[in-house]
Amino acid sequence: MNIHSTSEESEAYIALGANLGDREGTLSEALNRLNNHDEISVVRCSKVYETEPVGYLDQPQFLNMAAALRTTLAPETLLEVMLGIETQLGRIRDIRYGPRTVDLDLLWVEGQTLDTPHLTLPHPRMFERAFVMLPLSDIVPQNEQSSGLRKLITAALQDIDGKEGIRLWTTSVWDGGSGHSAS
Ligand SMILES: Nc1ncnc2c1ncn2[C@@H]1O[C@H](COP(=O)(O)OP(=O)(O)OP(=O)(O)O)[C@@H](O)[C@H]1O
Ligand SMILES: Nc1nc2c(c(=O)[nH]1)N=C(CO)CN2
Repeated sequence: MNIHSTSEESEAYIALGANLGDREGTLSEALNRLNNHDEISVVRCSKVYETEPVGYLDQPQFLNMAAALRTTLAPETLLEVMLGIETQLGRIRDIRYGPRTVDLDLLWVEGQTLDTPHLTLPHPRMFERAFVMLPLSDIVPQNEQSSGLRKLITAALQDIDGKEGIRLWTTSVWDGGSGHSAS
């Protein structure tokens, strides 16, 4: 059996951010590259928000969004694919929490908790970040009860700081990989 994939498909949620260069174009290209992978389908995308930088303040505003994937890849392999796409799209790692052409974080994988040197699931800082929770709330079904994720998002959004630094930018940056603009 291939250790990098499983026969079972699972749902995974990711966060995307960009604050350098053509932010919309880079987010869209990241989604194309994920969806073009044989073992990944992008099944839902959130709206796109422009957000004030958090953590390291002296940097441009971000565009942030979230996406739901279906994948047969193991979580560690999915993260490797995501980190590869960050590199292909020109991400340079220098300042922690600093500016980046694109950032892809693996937030949540159905039925998985992990704490290894390379991957922690759920993502350890997701519930304290309004720029993650608001987009994620767009795509986690309201009736999702099996994992408790919807309840965790609702609770986080009640307590979280920084919601005022978030504005709707556009409803969609991705055309589903068809190469045509969504109508
Ligand atoms: N759930 C996860 N999603 C993404 N990266 C993770 C996760 N858990 C651990 N990591 C590790 O974190 C490392 C650093 O990631 P990255 O440079 O994107 O951090 P950051 O975006 O600056 O900060 P943050 O992780 O707080 O968003 C990655 O190389 C990866 O191995
Ligand atoms: N608004 C916003 N701020 C950030 C972001 C981000 O995606 N959006 N990412 C960071 C590093 O993970 C640090 N700060």
